[in-house]
Amino acid sequence: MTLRLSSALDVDALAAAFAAKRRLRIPGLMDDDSAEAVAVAMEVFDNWRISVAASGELFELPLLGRIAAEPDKQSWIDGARIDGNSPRMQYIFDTRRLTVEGFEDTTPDAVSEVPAFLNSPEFIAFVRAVTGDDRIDFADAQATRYRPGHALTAHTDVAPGKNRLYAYVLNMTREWYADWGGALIFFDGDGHIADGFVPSFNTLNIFAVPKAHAVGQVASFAPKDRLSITGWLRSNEPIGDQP
Ligand SMILES: O=C(O)CCC(=O)C(=O)O
Ligand SMILES: [Fe+2]
Repeated sequence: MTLRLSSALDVDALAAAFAAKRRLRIPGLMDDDSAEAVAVAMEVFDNWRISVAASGELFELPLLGRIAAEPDKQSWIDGARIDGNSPRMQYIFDTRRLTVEGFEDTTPDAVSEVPAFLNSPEFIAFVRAVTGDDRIDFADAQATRYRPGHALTAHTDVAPGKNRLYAYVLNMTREWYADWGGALIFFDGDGHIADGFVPSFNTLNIFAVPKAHAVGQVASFAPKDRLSITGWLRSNEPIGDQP
């Protein structure tokens, strides 16, 4: 199917709101049929890979369901711990890479249509209008699944040479409560929480890079997984230094 942007988005109002804070939640991004198709595809997908950078360990492993596809690697997963004393970015979450060279996505479902949607002339024009930034040329993407205990610690998304102008997160969990953790948290200069975006179905979070942010740990008691499509809106041209 062809995924579609909702026709109900008020681009001028969104652009004004984005300009005020350089970050924004955009509810109702896709039309209902598209959002439903992507959500179902994410719910039934069963070939996630767990991605870990924690306490100096760095690995990515295929899963079957929620356990290591290779049984002798399960101990790696069980032993993965984020070092709370380290100021470095660390993470544990599941990924389905959609646009990374070398990872061919072979599942022909609605999620595999997402990169074409995000790189359609319509979507690129939309994010250019919301940000007021015509340097946006393309979007990369991965699907992510944060299970209870998963987290991504503070970081700014700066990656030299990747020309990341804006980060985006399209949350696809149908219902989520702040109690369950997993919020996209923005920090101010003193390390206080300036904003926390609670995952919300078919809502696009977009913010300018660089900005200190994190995904709070999904609570041990969260009754479901936090599902999203995430990546960056990038330029083909160098964008200069990002502090
Ligand atoms: O999933 C999110 O809300 C944000 C993810 C993120 O910050 C990242 O992948 O760099
Ligand atoms: Fe990030």
